[in-house]
Amino acid sequence: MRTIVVGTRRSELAVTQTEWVMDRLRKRLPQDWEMKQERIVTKGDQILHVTLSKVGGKGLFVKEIEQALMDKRIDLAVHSMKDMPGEMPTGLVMGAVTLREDPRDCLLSREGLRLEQLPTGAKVGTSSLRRQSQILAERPDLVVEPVRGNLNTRYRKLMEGQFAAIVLAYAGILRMGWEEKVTEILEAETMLPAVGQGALAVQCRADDHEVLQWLETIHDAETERTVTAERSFLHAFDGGCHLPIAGYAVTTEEGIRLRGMVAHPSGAPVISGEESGNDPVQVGGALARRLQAEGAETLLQEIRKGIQP
Ligand SMILES: NCc1[nH]cc(CCC(=O)O)c1CC(=O)O
Repeated sequence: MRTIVVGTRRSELAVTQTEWVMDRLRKRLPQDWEMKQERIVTKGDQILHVTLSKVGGKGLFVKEIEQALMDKRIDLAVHSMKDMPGEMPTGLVMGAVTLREDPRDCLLSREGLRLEQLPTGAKVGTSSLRRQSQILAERPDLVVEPVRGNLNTRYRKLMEGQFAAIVLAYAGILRMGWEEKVTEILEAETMLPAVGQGALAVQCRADDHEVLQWLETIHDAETERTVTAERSFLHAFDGGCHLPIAGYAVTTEEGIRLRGMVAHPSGAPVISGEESGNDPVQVGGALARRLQAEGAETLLQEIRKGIQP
């Protein structure tokens, strides 16, 4: 007999993602085991009024859940891959990476206008420098303003009229069942996705062999390979997670093809490129070095100075 405690943040998206994983795991639940959910309020969830990049980035959401795993208050945690820091505390591992959901971003606009149709000066809400720089690269005449809070909060702010449009991950929209709220799906050519976007990481203790074996049943090796290439690219840049960096890899007959981008938040310059190969870590590292040689590191240093609190 074993009770598996699955920790989750309490936002609707976090709970939905956790339940999606639990449903899949339940099909392979060992005899005599049961699962229950434990909702955890993280610091990141409580800080709603400051831009995330100013309060220490995405690590905030993950840290307290990791502590609960290490303290054995919970046995499993489901995270958006995109929110996972590059390094994991000793004693914890990613036991599974789930099949990637649609990695693209999408636009929700109040008047049902597409990005190209928004009037000059229209306010677009996003706190992501990656989204900001790509919106402004496409439409330098728009105004980007930060919007914090979970998906429900952001959608409410859009409908209240604080913004003409907001940009969100389509994966989150699909998981919430919000497809009909979407005005436009933004193709990767105009809005290169965030590293890991659309994939989920299931975290557990490294020595919990029973759980590790069970998690293998929901692991998707191809998603892991492409996401590893993206993460190797991102983590070659110091403190990459809240910088305007994008990376998206797909599998082709020749192996992994990774596209990456580093851009100024104003929309220019944009430094981007592609790299292919079989070893995901090498592909990510090689693309990072190439963009660094083209000036990406200098650009990021300027941006880091600008976003220090
Ligand atoms: N930064 C918060 C966050 N983390 C993961 C998702 C969406 C789901 C995913 O990318 O897998 C979102 C919301 C968003 O960016 O719109």
